[in-house]
Amino acid sequence: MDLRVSLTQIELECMLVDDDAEPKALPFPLLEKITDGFSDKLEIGRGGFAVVYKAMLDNGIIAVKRMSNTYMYEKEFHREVECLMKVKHKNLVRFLGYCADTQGNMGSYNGKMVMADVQQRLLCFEYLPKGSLDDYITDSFGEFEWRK
Ligand SMILES: Nc1ncnc2c1ncn2[C@@H]1O[C@H](COP(=O)(O)OP(=O)(O)OP(=O)(O)O)[C@@H](O)[C@H]1O
Repeated sequence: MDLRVSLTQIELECMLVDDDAEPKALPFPLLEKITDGFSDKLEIGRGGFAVVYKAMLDNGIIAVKRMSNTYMYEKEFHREVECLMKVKHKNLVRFLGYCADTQGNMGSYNGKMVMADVQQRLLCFEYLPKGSLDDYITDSFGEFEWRK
């Protein structure tokens, strides 16, 4: 079993072209780098609990989903990673890996210096370039005639 907890950009690029590669733990600084510091310019969408960014690799693009309110949804995040690690299907977006970093940051709180944990929780997927399915079934792409 591979016990390393992080991998490099080159290893991530190799994973992208190897369909058999298993999802991996990804280091936060790598995800920060390939999203240009989670740049607004690379934002591709937002869900209820996360912002999704395009991330540029030398051999392709991936989608990085950065969760907000990480403390509130810690259990859900664990469950989601656990499920995503188990599923693999041609009709499902490929899960590439996750990041669950916590770093202690010293700062002032009520006049005292305290150490606060800053959590980062992210999920990485293959990038789907054609937008949301929702757009195809609801707007100008043409409405379907639903059978009753
Ligand atoms: N792998 C991806 N490739 C390309 N775009 C993506 C990808 N994943 C998400 N997006 C874009 O980001 C938007 C938000 O994604 P997210 O998964 O957070 O949304 P959601 O499923 O609508 O939200 P929630 O998780 O709250 O139900 C999507 O509507 C889509 O436009």
